[in-house]
Amino acid sequence: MIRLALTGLIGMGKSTVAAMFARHGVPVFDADAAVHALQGVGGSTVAPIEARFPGTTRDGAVDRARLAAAVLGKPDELAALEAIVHPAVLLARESFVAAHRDSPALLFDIPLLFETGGERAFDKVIVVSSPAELQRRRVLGRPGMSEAKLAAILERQTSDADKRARADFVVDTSGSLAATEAQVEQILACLSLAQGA
Ligand SMILES: CC(C)(COP(=O)(O)OP(=O)(O)OC[C@H]1O[C@@H](n2cnc3c(N)ncnc32)[C@H](O)[C@@H]1O)[C@@H](O)C(=O)NCCC(=O)NCCS
Ligand SMILES: Nc1ncnc2c1ncn2[C@@H]1O[C@H](COP(=O)(O)OP(=O)(O)OP(=O)(O)O)[C@@H](O)[C@H]1O
Repeated sequence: MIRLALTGLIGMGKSTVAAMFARHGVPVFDADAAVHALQGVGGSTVAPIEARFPGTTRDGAVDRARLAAAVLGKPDELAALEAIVHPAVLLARESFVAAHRDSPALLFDIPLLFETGGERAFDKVIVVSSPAELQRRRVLGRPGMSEAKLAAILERQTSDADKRARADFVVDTSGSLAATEAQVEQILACLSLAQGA
């Protein structure tokens, strides 16, 4: 089984590229989605988050806008949150691998791959990249996003240049979706996963 990691700064197009791999039959683990599930009703991180950040949960789930206000731009607080969340994500990832034991390839969409030293667990790293101005336009168009929030998130993410330098493959998302898809197909062909992955 080939383990592929997919990373890139916020808004570079990770989710879009991951969906393209999924359409080609590669099961995808989405770390952000796992974080959200673990912070939802019944999620294992809700109680420890309420204990460490009182008032950031309601009706049994994390209120992420409140939690974001409590941690973003505050490195020590964000580190405390990550210490609760990351081990739980790792457990979810292990369950995902166990459930897809027979798949020739798996893709893991992990925004903080390099920041957490996680790349060692993967055979190949794919970095999604586009010019900063395009990234800003895509991200600032989202509901609930602001210049300040974007800056606080980027503070915790290593630069695009650093990520690209450490990649096995770079997917440039500055063109059309078809152009992005062609790059995904090229990677699959290169890894001999073009059919029946
Ligand atoms: C800070 C929180 C409350 C903000 O929630 P919100 O719904 O507003 O944003 P969302 O989760 O959709 O993330 C928005 C963007 O920020 C990135 N991001 C999230 N957490 C972090 C972090 N600790 N450091 C850098 N970037 C982060 C995400 O990858 C995404 O690109 C939430 O993201 C969280 O609990 N983060 C801690 C867990 C974590 O480290 N996640 C990173 C992926 S494993
Ligand atoms: N050629 C392209 N390739 C990828 N995405 C594109 C392209 N052209 C436009 N887009 C758009 O750019 C946006 C990229 O957002 P996406 O959610 O995929 O990024 P992300 O890196 O997963 O973000 P986050 O870090 O917040 O999870 C999407 O709205 C997508 O439709």
